[in-house]
Amino acid sequence: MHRVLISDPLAEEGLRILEAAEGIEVVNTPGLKGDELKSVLAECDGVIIRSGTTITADLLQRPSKLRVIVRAGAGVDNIEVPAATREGIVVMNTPGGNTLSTAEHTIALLLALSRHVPAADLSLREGRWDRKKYTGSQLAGKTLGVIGLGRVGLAVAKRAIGLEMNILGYDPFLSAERAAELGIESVSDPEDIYPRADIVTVHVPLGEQTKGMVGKSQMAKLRKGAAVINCARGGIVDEDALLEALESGHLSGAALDVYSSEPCTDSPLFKLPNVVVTPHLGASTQEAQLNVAIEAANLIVNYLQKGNIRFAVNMASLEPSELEEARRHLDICRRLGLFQAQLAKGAISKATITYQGEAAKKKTSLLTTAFAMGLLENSLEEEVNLINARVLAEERGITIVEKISSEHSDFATLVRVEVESDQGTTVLAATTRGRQFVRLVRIGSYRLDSIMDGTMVVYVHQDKPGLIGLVGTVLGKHGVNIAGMTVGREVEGGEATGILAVDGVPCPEALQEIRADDRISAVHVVKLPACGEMPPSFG
Ligand SMILES: NC(=O)C1=CN([C@@H]2O[C@H](COP(=O)(O)OP(=O)(O)OC[C@H]3O[C@@H](n4cnc5c(N)ncnc54)[C@H](O)[C@@H]3O)[C@@H](O)[C@H]2O)C=CC1
Ligand SMILES: O=C(O)C(=O)COP(=O)(O)O
Repeated sequence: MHRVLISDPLAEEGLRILEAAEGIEVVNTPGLKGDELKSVLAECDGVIIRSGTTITADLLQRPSKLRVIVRAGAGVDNIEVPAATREGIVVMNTPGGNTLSTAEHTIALLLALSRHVPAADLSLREGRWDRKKYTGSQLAGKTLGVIGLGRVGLAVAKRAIGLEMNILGYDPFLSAERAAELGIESVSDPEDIYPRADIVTVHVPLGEQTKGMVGKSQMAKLRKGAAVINCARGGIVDEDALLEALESGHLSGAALDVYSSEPCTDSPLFKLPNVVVTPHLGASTQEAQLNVAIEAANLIVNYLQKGNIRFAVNMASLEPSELEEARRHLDICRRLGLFQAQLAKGAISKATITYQGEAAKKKTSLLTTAFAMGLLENSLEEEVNLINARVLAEERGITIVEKISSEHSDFATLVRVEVESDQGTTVLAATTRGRQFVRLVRIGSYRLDSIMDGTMVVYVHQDKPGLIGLVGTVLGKHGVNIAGMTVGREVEGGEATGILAVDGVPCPEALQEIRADDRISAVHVVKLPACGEMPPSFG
């Protein structure tokens, strides 16, 4: 049974999906905080949050069963994503589901601000007929500066174009050509927006680079009488600088939906009549909540039931069809990692992984992570998976280098790994034939062909008659059945390497007996999962 905590209010439709899902138990207790949240979280496999829950590194500390965090919404700034990654916890969000509602809310604030709607409303309710005082400004013909032209930013721009505004935009990931097609004049430096805009609205995620990006110096560059809107995240617009610019009269107004600390019910900004505020309502529509709840529920169910990952923010995203395509190669790379971990001697410092042929056309960064996963998974206490394997390797001082080779090889697909340790270098290469079988085609300088499956005895011996028989006889004597055999050599009469697929794990005495023959220079037992056996995250 997988337990899923709902730690913020989630639409009924999402809860129903979770309750109907096989093997899922729902813990619907929004509002937990501190130690209580920590202890409940530790007993849950997954959690669905909105902006009301902050997931800190402390909450993720092991021991905990937590494997997946789903943000029913867009922003993940309330999650310490690097800490989740370190613990192998996948973080997913539901981008898109609340885009239109958030864009509409931005437009609502834009109109409310330009026509003083909240203040005029209050004044009339208080018995005043103040028509002159609330004279506003028309939006048509004005310039709206949009910082961040992703989903919400573009939806805002499109609606503002409908209001006959001129749009000046900045986003490092939107080309000037595409912007022009959409009727947006784009600038290559956000600083160019401020002197030209009547109103600036931000739609970027909160992060190191965007925190305070509309600060004192940007406000100073704004024209006198300009206004600022923040419907993205508190802290992107510096609240102290905003207060100063409003109090000095440099800015004519501001509209805020989000605050640097939430919930926020007391702020000097709330005392200013030219500031329009809402309590983080951007995504609070029935439609947006329905979308994000259904999506979040499906994401968590599919992950816990089938290992499917979509919209992950801490892993290369992979559609189910792409995952299906990549599975065989993920399997090759993980098996190479597992094999290397058992073969390499000494402390590993570097691994170079080279992709050739079909492998080079896959999502190689993910394949490299699968290799790192194999390399570490049997030697660490903690769970090693496709989320945290690279971070864990880095923490252990293992540099992983990825290369693509365009050289022609004898194989349609080939993955080669070279592992360097303080005691030498080990090279392996593998390919795949058919849907299930991963084949090792190289150890060091030896070419061979061995299925990477189950328990294998790998040995290096002088290329002389009788030695293969000797190993077989010793294993037979100790009750170990040989299921398959392959031998590779460089030159006749030199050294050769043999791999025996065996039905049981040879006892230490058997290995001792083989090692005792001085014509055999090395013997290793390598244990791999059975053919086709893959971790859930491989889909
Ligand atoms: N008030 C509310 O209830 C809601 C607020 N949001 C906030 O809005 C943000 C944006 O949401 P989406 O548009 O869905 O995300 P998105 O990922 O589609 O768009 C973000 C855009 O910001 C751009 N960007 C990143 N750094 C930038 C920088 N330094 N300068 C300029 N552009 C930069 C990115 O290239 C991207 O195009 C979310 O991260 C969230 O914090 C989202 C939904 C509801
Ligand atoms: O999706 C987002 O980023 C939001 O800010 C929406 O927040 P909420 O889920 O309404 O608490």
